[in-house]
Amino acid sequence: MTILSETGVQFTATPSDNHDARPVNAGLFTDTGRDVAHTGTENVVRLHRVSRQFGTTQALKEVSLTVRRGEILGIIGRSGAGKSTLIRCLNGLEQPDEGVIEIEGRPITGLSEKALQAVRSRVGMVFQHFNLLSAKTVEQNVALPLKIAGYDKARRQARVAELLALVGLEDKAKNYPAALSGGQKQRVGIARALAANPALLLCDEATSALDPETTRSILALLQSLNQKLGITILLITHEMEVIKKIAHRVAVINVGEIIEEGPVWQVFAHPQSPLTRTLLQGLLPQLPEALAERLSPVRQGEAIYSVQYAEQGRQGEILTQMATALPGKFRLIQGGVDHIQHYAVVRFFFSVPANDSASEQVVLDWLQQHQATVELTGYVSGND
Ligand SMILES: Nc1ncnc2c1ncn2[C@@H]1O[C@H](COP(=O)(O)OP(=O)(O)OP(=O)(O)O)[C@@H](O)[C@H]1O
Repeated sequence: MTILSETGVQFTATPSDNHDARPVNAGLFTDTGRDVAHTGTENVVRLHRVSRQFGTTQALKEVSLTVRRGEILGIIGRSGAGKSTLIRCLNGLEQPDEGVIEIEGRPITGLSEKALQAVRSRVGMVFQHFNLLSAKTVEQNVALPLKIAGYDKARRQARVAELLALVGLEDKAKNYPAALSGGQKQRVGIARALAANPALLLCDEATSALDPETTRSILALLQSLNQKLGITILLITHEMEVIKKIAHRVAVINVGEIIEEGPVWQVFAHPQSPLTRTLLQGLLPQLPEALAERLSPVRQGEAIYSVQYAEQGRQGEILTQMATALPGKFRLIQGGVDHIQHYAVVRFFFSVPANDSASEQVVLDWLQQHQATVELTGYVSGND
């Protein structure tokens, strides 16, 4: 719903299912803002208009995506969005009906099983439930891909020792998976995925079975592997928190389609789609529930606005500046600053008396000059 305010400025109201919502300054920023280990422009993965249908269900619909060498791309979507189908297409377990998939520039569709095997060896998989062989020790699990790749025993042993040191499990080499914690099992899973020096680490809900603290340590490990080894990571998740912590870019998938894509800070600061806004809900300041329930589109009492703002390399001082520049002209309701990549991402709600259009205009002009995304959320009657 678009509302033309009495001040003559056009704002977009923000009911969560508003498909027309477009922030004022979306798309101003184009850099990723988080250091990418190897900033090459070469694509490790390229999907071009990939579609896959099961009966009447379109699991993937013309999905086009690239993952550049050295970056961490997060793909987020709800259950049933098509994430698993995408992974199965990427590791050759599923053939798309249409479209092209390339790993390191080589198309992987229509390959023989042997040729596919060679491509698969370039992709290391990290699974939600670790998928370790329970009858084999940690070192035997990690050595498995090396055996398949034809490493002799001495090279296998040296590489396994190197990998276990990399994931901090040197002392667990002789243990069986049953004797490990969830986080340790996932470290083994990561070491195994890295064993044959893949070009891509494909992480399928890699932290979804872990508690928050272990999740943080596994994400920190993935981030350090990306920075130290330059390994490219494609991360599939349903949690924005995971994306926020380590991804450089994010793509949002919904009912088989990529509906939004961009650097993580930008998607946090200027989410375009209602689904992205919903996925972000737990991570961004929201209007207090009691106030949100009383919102009306009818101009009355207090006008409530939401503001989104991002600035590179700053601490998010906009609120202090606004309070100094416009004393007494607005009332702050709720807000917060997040530091994502190299950006301060600020979101806050303020109100102005609806019968004071002049003051309202002054505040809106100031925000527009500062390139903030401002949306009229609605009105609440003044007697509450
Ligand atoms: N083999 C299949 N046969 C029929 N339908 C399928 C098949 N595989 C997937 N689907 C359907 O395709 C859609 C996408 O499924 P997919 O498993 O890729 O989603 P997802 O995002 O991985 O979900 P989740 O997070 O719950 O695992 C769903 O509607 C699903 O029911």
